[in-house]
Amino acid sequence: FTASYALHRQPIQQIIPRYDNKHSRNRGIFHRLAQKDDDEEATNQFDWNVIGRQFGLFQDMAFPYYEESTRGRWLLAGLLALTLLNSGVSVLFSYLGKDFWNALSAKDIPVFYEVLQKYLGALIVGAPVITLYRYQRQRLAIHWREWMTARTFELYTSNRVYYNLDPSIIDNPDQRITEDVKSFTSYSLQLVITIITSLIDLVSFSLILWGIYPQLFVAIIAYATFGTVVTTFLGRPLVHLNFKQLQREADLRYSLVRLRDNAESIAFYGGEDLEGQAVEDRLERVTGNRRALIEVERNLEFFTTAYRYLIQIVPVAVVAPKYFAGDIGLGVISQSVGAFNHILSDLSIIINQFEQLSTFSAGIDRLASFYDAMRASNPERASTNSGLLKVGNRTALSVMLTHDDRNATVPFNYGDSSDFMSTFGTIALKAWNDVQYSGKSSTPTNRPVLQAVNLDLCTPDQKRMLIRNLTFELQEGQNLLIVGNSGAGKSSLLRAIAGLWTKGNGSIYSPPDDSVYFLPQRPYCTLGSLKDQLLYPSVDLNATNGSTFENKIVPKSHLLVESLEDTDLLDILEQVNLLEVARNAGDGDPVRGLYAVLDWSNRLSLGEQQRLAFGRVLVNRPTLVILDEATSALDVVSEARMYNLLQNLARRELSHQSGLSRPGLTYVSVGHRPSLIAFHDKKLRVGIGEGDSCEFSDIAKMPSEFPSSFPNPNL
Ligand SMILES: Nc1ncnc2c1ncn2[C@@H]1O[C@H](COP(=O)(O)OP(=O)(O)OP(=O)(O)O)[C@@H](O)[C@H]1O
Repeated sequence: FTASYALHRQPIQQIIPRYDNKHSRNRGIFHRLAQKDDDEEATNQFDWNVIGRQFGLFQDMAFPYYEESTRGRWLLAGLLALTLLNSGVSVLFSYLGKDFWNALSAKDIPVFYEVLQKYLGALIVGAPVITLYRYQRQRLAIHWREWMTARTFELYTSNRVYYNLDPSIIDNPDQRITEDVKSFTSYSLQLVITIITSLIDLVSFSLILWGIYPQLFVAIIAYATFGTVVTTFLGRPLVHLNFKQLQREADLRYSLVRLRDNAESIAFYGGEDLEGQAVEDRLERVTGNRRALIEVERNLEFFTTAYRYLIQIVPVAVVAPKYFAGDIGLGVISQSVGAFNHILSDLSIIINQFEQLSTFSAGIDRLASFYDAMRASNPERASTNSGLLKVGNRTALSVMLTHDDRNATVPFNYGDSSDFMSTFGTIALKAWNDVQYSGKSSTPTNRPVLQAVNLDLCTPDQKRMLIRNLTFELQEGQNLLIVGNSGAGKSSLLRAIAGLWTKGNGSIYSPPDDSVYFLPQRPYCTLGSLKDQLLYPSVDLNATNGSTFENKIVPKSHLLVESLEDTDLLDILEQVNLLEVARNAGDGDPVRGLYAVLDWSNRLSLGEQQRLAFGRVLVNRPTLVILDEATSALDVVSEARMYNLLQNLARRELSHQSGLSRPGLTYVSVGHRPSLIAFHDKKLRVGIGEGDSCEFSDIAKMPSEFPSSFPNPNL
């Protein structure tokens, strides 16, 4: 096992420059292990420090499960017990075999039948032990995989790590979460058990062999050492090749997934040939690497095959003189061959498992670099070295909430613990606390909702400053339109408000996370029913049927403010002019249509998806709605109708309020269309002058521009 790690030196050395940049302040073991698809040849230094670090890496990934999961510990204890029993059964059969062959060669009929009976008796006990041992190993592997995949996914989604991960550093995270975790758990177990069994076997069978003939014991040590050294030398390139194989297989799969996800766009462009070419290229890279792999495997097998065949002869050849001299019987020869085989396979873990070990090692690299990158992308974890261990308590944010909990402000600040960015600071994103939010005024109209203070914003790669020194305040009921040339940084400002982009300086104050709702230009359609689309990302825990979240932990920010009946949802669909869609999906019955599970992202037109997104606002009732060209696919009448819905929602909320128990609705839009001006009071123009200045101003309106009935949906 350790020796296999020694074979890692080449990819490790290759990747150091890649992670050794100013953004990566977390330079533990992991940073040396980011993968790189590189064709350079392996170097030949043997570095014990690397082996030590690699072992630490394995521990970091393997131990948290056994530390945190009681069931895992029990399963492991059961497995260890069965492993011991299993080894005992092997030793028992070795002695029975010896007696059997001795009785046969001596033609001792009574002893022969006696041994036969004992053999059958041992089989009745031994066979279930062997079977249960294998079963237990699988059970533990499954449970471990389940735990580790869930934990990895939790790390991947917490604090939007999935959004911040740099795809040029971490390729194919999906494969790492599924395949690499699966291989890690199942093979780790196999390896640990193999090592334990080997140690037990080694001791017990060495004693047997030493008792038979000490020279045989010496011969076996020499033979195994020779085999290990040659195999390690011949198989050295396998680690790197296996590493590349995993990566290239994942790349190939991903190119096909992209084809499926973008089927319509590609079909319109007629881009099949180009896509096919890309798939072929990736396939060629897969098969090319596979060819190199099988060549190394072939060379290795030239040796290992001969090595294995010789095992049949070597012990017999060493003991034969004693047999010919009549000092030992045939049974002893058979037992010594058995013991020799056992010991040799114990000493030859590297030879026997070389291919799997090299795949395993490559998988460890991929997983380790993944965890490292996830930690670096997560402000809460960037300064910790906790591997897979739990950080924070997820259940504290789960569904066991009181009404007060739902209304409480959740302050969060992306900037405090994250200092991996050095050239620019980090924008402080702050949720209003109760005093800030309601202290400025008792009247609803000048309570602050969104505020930027001395905000500088630059792109994540820090190559371009988009907005400089922006200060503005938006009060409740004031609606802001952000305008500017294409590429000026309008959407980027929204990303900063959402906390997706944090590079820059200054502060942004906004309502708590669960009170802000974003409408992107291309709404996301989740997998599920039309109702799921409408509720997304909220969950109606009071819904009695159709809830895909039953018995699941749900963050409190995803709870519906108030439960909605199917009729309420249909009413909302009608308001956004999508009732017909529900009716069609339900073959005339709109309620049935609500529960129809279809490929909604391909079924609905972009305009319908945008209207659906407005329906989501009506369902989720946020305080602040942020729209990024959210009506770009709508005709002006539909656009007016959608904005009218928002304004009516705000008015309804405000008119409800006595003492502001619930805030009204404020919205911020990004868009190029002049028709949007009519629905906003304030304007922020970005990208003026040098390109990073901004101007915040009122939109002058004629009173007649916004009568309460405007715009007339029947226009
Ligand atoms: N991940 C990224 N890393 C670096 N630069 C980026 C990234 N994403 C976008 N940019 C750049 O940031 C700039 C601002 O992009 P943004 O999407 O905010 O423009 P916009 O004003 O919304 O444009 P449009 O009106 O065309 O949508 C663009 O020059 C874009 O190329």
